[in-house]
Amino acid sequence: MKQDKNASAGSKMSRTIDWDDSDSSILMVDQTLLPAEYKIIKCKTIADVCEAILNLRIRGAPALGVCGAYAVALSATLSSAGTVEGLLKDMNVAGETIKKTRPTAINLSWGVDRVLAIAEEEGYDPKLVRDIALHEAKKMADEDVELNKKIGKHGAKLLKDGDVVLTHCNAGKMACVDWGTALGVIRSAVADGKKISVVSCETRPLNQGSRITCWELMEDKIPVHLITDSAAGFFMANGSITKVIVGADRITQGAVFNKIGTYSLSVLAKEHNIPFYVAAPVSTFDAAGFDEAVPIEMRSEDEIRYIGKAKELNAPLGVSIKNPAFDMTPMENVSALITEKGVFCPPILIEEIIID
Ligand SMILES: CSC[C@@H](O)[C@@H](O)C(=O)COP(=O)(O)O
Repeated sequence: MKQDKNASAGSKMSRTIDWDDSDSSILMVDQTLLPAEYKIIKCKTIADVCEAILNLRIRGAPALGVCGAYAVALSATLSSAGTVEGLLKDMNVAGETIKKTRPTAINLSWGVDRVLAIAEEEGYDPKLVRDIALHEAKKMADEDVELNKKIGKHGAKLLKDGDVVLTHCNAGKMACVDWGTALGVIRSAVADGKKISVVSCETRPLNQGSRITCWELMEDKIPVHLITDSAAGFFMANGSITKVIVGADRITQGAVFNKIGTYSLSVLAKEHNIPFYVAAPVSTFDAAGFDEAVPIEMRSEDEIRYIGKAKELNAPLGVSIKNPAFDMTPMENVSALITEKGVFCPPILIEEIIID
């Protein structure tokens, strides 16, 4: 993985992830370095992409979807196969490798499968397969921005002037190609002229809330207060929070799967009669998924054992640690799902949202 040679110090990409036509590589913001450093890195191989996903340089369900799509296009450009069959085989192998990196966010396999499907359907010669794959991946990146704007527009109607919105993890532009899902709703409400302030949970153990959400909101001059994850109940109980909006990594008929801690927030919101909204594109929906079968990514113990880049000890070395990255919020705790197709209040048949 290399730093983008074209990126001068301080320059920013308009998108979190992009394709570089000059050398057929994937550019992305290295989110592990935020907020201390804004650095653009370049993935030139499938191993580079896997490393970036596994280490959360790129993260967030919609961004992972587009990353999966670009990775399949990258595998097509890297393959030396001279036949359609050989090329598709190489692309499928790369796709399977990419899908295994992060199992919970369904967008990752959705992005891989969508590019593979159109390349298999329409590519009758190797050049065409390569062109179609890249064209589809670029189209998905463009679509992601448009969808987020629509999610924002629908969701903004749920927010009123003066709302204080609690959010968890990062469901902003860094979790997408641009704009964001949960933060996209807030951005759209602010663009409509409403005064909104945000309470961001730190989101242990990797602190996507404090590092990325607070950074994004401060860049946009949207008022934000950072709290520890365990302070959420305190602020809900004293009336400081008027709404909760989070993103999602997978939505089944019965539940929303999102960053660990989301379930606890939904229970607290219910207890305090605070609306609990989930903002996500339809590509995050998994109509066939059974809640018990959804894989919950268990991440390294070291993410909890140590703190920061300096790896300061946070617990006794030998302690046993459990580190699930996601949890399951039952649909009855969700006040509304905000999608590009509109706002849906459970109970709803999610299949109807998908096919509508
Ligand atoms: C719009 S992103 C929604 C979710 O993907 C986000 O809230 C989240 O849980 C991301 O987890 P992460 O582990 O940082 O990829």
